[in-house]
Amino acid sequence: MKPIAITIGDPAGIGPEIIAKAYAQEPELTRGTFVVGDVECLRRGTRSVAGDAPPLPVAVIDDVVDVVDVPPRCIPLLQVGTPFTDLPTIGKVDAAAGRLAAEAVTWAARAALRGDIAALVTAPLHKEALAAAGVPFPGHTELLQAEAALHAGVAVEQMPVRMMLANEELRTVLVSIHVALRAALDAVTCERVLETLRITDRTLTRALGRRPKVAVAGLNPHAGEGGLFGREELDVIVPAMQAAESEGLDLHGPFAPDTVFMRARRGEFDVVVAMYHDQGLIPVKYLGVEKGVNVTLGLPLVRTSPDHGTAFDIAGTGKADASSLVEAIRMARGLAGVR
Ligand SMILES: NC(=O)C1=CN([C@@H]2O[C@H](COP(=O)(O)OP(=O)(O)OC[C@H]3O[C@@H](n4cnc5c(N)ncnc54)[C@H](O)[C@@H]3O)[C@@H](O)[C@H]2O)C=CC1
Ligand SMILES: NCC(=O)COP(=O)(O)O
Repeated sequence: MKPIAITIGDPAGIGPEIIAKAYAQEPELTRGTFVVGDVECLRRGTRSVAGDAPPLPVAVIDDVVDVVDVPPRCIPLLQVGTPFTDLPTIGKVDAAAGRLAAEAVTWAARAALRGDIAALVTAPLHKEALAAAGVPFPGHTELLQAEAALHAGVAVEQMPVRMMLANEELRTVLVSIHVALRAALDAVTCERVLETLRITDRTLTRALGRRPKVAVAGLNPHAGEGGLFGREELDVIVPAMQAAESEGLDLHGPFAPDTVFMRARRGEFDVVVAMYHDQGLIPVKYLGVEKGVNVTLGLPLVRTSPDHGTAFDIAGTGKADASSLVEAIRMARGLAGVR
């Protein structure tokens, strides 16, 4: 069984703490996993959550094959770069923290693409810190897409990926992610919607063992109300759906965005394709940031992540809930076929 890498995320945020909690609370689930990051940052996280108990020890490993030798109740860590001497200030945007977060994800992506690890689970990083470090990607999804394209020797456009957020009640896949809302409107093109439908259908057919019933959200209020409140449904979304239906996809809509998630939550559909980031993520996160998992669809590797961010407002307090990370590890195991 190949190990699963958990990237540390931004060390000024809750990443190290939720990782430490996941190892403390879920010894069985975390067996065969290891952290990619910085030893001193992870040790600080273990201290933040330990309370009166001794913090979990961290064992530095040189290679993924060494994970099996690390005793239970000890966190294996693979160091990337030089260990920190001055730790990043908790709760502050810091270029060095962003650099570590990016280096950890890049290392894990390459290891997954080489086939050295079964999956990667990414603790949250801060997008401003990533930018401050000069990383040319807004988030994990784009960085992983670029790494996968490089590995395959193709252009990034030939490696289309999509973000899915899922909890026990809802799944949503997004047509666009980290762009301004105005740019997101321009991204609602026939090609992007069709690509999103294809990726959603392909991935969920594999995961569910049957073709998913896909609801498509409109873009405009009331899905355009027959063209009265915008024409994207008629001119873009319906043609994309017709093209996908001719390939056999089981599609429904476009539906009014304000009620389609309620219907999916009742069990009418397996997944909702949302036209932009917040249309899809607000309903899922409103059900609880501790419940959702972010999965990147379309990659030649398994990547999951908690649905929440770095939570700078509570970082260092030990209050952060590790449930979403735990679910992300569980899902990564399932998707990678690791039992
Ligand atoms: N997977 C990733 O790397 C993600 C990264 N982010 C990034 O994180 C940064 C901060 O984003 P925000 O919008 O502030 O969202 P956030 O999710 O970090 O925080 C929003 C609110 O939820 C609370 N919260 C979040 N996670 C929690 C947990 N595990 N337990 C208890 N409370 C929790 C926070 O304390 C805060 O009040 C941004 O740079 C954003 O882009 C956001 C989402 C996912
Ligand atoms: N809102 C989810 C999010 O921003 C996570 O992005 P990514 O880092 O997974 O690409």
